[in-house]
Amino acid sequence: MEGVVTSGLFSQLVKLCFYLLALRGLVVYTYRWLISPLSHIPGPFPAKFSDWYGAYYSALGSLHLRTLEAHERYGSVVRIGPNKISFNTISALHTIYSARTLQKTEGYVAMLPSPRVYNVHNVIDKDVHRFKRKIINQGLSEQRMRDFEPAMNNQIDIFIQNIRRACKESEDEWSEPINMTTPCKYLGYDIMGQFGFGQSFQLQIKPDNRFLVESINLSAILLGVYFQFADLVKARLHVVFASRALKLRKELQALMERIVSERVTAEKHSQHDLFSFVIDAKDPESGRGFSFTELWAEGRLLLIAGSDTSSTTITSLFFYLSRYPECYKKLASEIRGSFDHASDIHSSMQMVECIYLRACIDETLRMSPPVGGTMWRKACPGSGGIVIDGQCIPEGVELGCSAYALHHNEEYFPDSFTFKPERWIVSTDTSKESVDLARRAFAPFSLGTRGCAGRTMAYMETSNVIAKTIWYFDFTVAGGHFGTIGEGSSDGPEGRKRMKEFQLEDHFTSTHEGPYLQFKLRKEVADQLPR
Ligand code: HEM
Repeated sequence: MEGVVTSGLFSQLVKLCFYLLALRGLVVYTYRWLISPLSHIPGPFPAKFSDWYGAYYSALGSLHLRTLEAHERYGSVVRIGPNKISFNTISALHTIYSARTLQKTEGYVAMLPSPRVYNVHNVIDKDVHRFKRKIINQGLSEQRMRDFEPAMNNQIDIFIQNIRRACKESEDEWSEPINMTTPCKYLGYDIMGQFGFGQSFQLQIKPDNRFLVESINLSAILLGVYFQFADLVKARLHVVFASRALKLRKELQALMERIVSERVTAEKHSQHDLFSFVIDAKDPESGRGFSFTELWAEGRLLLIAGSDTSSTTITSLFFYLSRYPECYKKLASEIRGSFDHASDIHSSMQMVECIYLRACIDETLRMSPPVGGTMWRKACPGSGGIVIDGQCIPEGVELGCSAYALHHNEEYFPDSFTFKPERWIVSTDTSKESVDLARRAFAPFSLGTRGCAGRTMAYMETSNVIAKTIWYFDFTVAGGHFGTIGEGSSDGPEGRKRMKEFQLEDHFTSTHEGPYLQFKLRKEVADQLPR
């Protein structure tokens, strides 16, 4: 009898909880839809109710496409979450990312690898950021990059050797198809291992550490979801849904600890790496340097920030050159006419004069920005909000611009889905005004004090890899099914139908597959190959 009463009471309680939750949902969602100060801003209907919208499309890798679509449909100001506004104008871009009264959002804190371990990218506090950034800027300065360049070029030579090995002996035959995503990723991580800790991960030469690529890809997917919906971290979804990511993260942690401890025991200045510099670097004002934990947090960040992004740029550029033969021809003629020998291919006046190469890199960063999503900001507490393009944005609301959406805004980039390096070069067909306009709307590295610290390195790496590859090889799209991997498809989902666009999955940084290319060694330069 007592049991029957207890179970009756229990089911009543469950019902009550259910009704209370439903009522709370009704109140919250009605408020967000009809009463919120953002309710007048148009946008995709489900996005008004919950950040599940952003989290879902981020997990699918298509939030950049949904953001562009929303701007095309609703205009330059779009509500893309209950508390998130995306802008798509040059004026908004410059106001948001240079405003002193805006700061990064809680989504960045959700990216912490361990509690309270901040790095220069995810730290919100402006004073702490200023201190970290001053030191990192010195570590990534042009002079430091020049010192590091020979070590970078050694890694690029391994990349070239690996393609050479895939080539056939006969001059007339193409190599087997190579999925360019893979060697470009291995190269990116090997360079960043060398740069951060003085030793490459050796992904290019042996399989032992290649789990690192999957580990970082899975982490990026998870972090992308949390970046859009920071409260999900509390639900610890990763414990349920991402057991493989967590397992690989442990392996990565062990690998990094080994590399860091080997670096610590080696002579401090034995390498031109970030460690050798940062270990002694001090903030000129406060005299403070990095603690060991901070150094570790920065090294881990740079591994992700510097490798995935540059390798996506290089892979995308291979894709576009293989799809636009006239651009490929022009670039090959510039590179093969600018240098006398492979050993001349590094940062130099000759490289600076390769303006078509630079235009190809910029056009790739425009078409397929490796960080294409919206970098959320919000007004600092007590600032009273901010006005952007005539819209009053109250404190607490997240706002930003998506590089992918801006880069495909037809007002700034006519025929925006066509790869046209010429749009970056003033000529009889391209006015100075249109190049200036394009420059102001171009934001692959974001802007302002929180803009990318590694631009110099990214351009150096991309230029050297592409110039050396074109110096040594001819390449073409693989035949058959392989040749289609990486491109859009007419029967693909919305936003993925454009065949000549390299398909990126945007999860904060991006993942991708392909393009599959086939190579032939140019016999006239074969004797210059590094041994
Ligand atoms: C093509 C390659 C690259 C692209 C497209 C890129 C893009 C970006 C973007 C968009 C941001 C701003 C992120 C935000 O607001 O949350 C950023 C920040 C950052 N990037 Fe890059 N990046 C590239 C390469 C690199 C490299 C090679 C390094 C270092 C070796 C690097 C280091 C950083 C750092 C440290 C930050 C944080 C800056 C701060 O908050 O003060 N990046 N990058």
